[in-house]
Amino acid sequence: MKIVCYDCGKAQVESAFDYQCQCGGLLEVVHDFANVDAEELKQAFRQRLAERMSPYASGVWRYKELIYPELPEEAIVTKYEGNTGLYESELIRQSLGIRKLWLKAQSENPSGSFKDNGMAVAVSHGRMLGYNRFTCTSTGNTSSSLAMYAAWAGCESVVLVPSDQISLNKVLQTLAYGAKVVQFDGTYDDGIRFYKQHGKELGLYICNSINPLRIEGQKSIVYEMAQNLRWELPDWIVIPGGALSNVTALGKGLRDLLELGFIEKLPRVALVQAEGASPFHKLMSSGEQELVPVMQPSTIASAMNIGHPPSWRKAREFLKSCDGITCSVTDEEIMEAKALVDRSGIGCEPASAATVAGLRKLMAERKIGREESAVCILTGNLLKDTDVLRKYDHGIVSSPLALESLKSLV
Ligand SMILES: Cc1ncc(COP(=O)(O)O)c(C=O)c1O
Ligand SMILES: N[C@@H](CCOP(=O)(O)O)C(=O)O
Repeated sequence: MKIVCYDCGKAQVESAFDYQCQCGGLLEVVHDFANVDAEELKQAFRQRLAERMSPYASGVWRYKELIYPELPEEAIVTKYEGNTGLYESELIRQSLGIRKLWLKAQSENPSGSFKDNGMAVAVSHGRMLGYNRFTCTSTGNTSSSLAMYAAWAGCESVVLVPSDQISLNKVLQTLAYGAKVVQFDGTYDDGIRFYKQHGKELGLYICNSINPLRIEGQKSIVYEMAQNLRWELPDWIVIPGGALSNVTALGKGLRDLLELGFIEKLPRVALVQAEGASPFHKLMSSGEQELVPVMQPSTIASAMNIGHPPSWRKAREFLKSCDGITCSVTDEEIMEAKALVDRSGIGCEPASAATVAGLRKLMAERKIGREESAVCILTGNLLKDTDVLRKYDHGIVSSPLALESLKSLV
């Protein structure tokens, strides 16, 4: 495994691990797969599906050779993350009118979001480098995932969270795992800017997606999806976009699969942002060269309250290579889609529902055809944001516990 600058290509010294190159560019892990026997690996991945108590039972570490081959087995930090459901909901499929649809429920991860795939790897890497104090800035899911893994590894965590527009459930979850939570006036973007400048001085290992090992771990989501589908991916993968870590990791994982011959072509990717926090969609639809940050991002999908996504260059390059598209959806469209996903029995938090809302919109615009197939990635659990659930008109009925009263109700 080598770590190189995504912008200037300069190789980094691993022992002097940092989160950006001297030139200011983001870093990227590069593997040499030249000596990998793809067929042998495929067989190993199949056999590991049956494992129970070994680290390879994890839906991340099952693919260790493609993620972090050098890590000694005893240094693996895992909560058997991944192994999440890939569901076919007839209710949602029919409502959208698409031929074939799956929903990949990363919401079923141990801390309830897709972050666990990357965090298991970042925390393992930090431990290897000798760190026992971990940090991030977060809209709540990264922090709760980090707090969980740090606690599990017997380490400490300190996290920065904006004081506004984030879900209380996520902050409480983070606290419950024992993290020190520091609230600040500002956005996730301010937190990232701060850590890029001062992170090293604090002596903490940073677990945001500016850390290239996070991206390596998150690649496993698409490996697992492809393996579940016997290495035949659908026409489209639909994904929500905030900091753009997920689409970056998806792109890296798909390119690995293509290079190794596990898949024959890249599926197309549709990235969906919330209208109030959509600088990347604006960039892609304007054809401009530079992203214009949104200073006050605002959406009900609080996980995506991000105005200056760190990984936008990586995301743009990948979307261009797979003929990808972007769109934005309103908060109303997100909530409507969320109600559908919740009623299907899968459930998700608002940011995840943006995928279903986006797919509906892209089909209406005929950018995705009814005869095509798609996977929507559901990134976070329904219980991650109970404040938004209060907005539903639940129609709870009060009744005396009496037979006649209940007969008239049921
Ligand atoms: C539940 C959820 N969905 C989607 C996103 C957006 O993903 P990304 O930041 O990787 O673009 C986030 C946070 O980033 C999230 O927590
Ligand atoms: N939704 C995220 C924000 C992006 O964080 P990062 O992990 O990609 O840096 C969160 O949960 O904090």
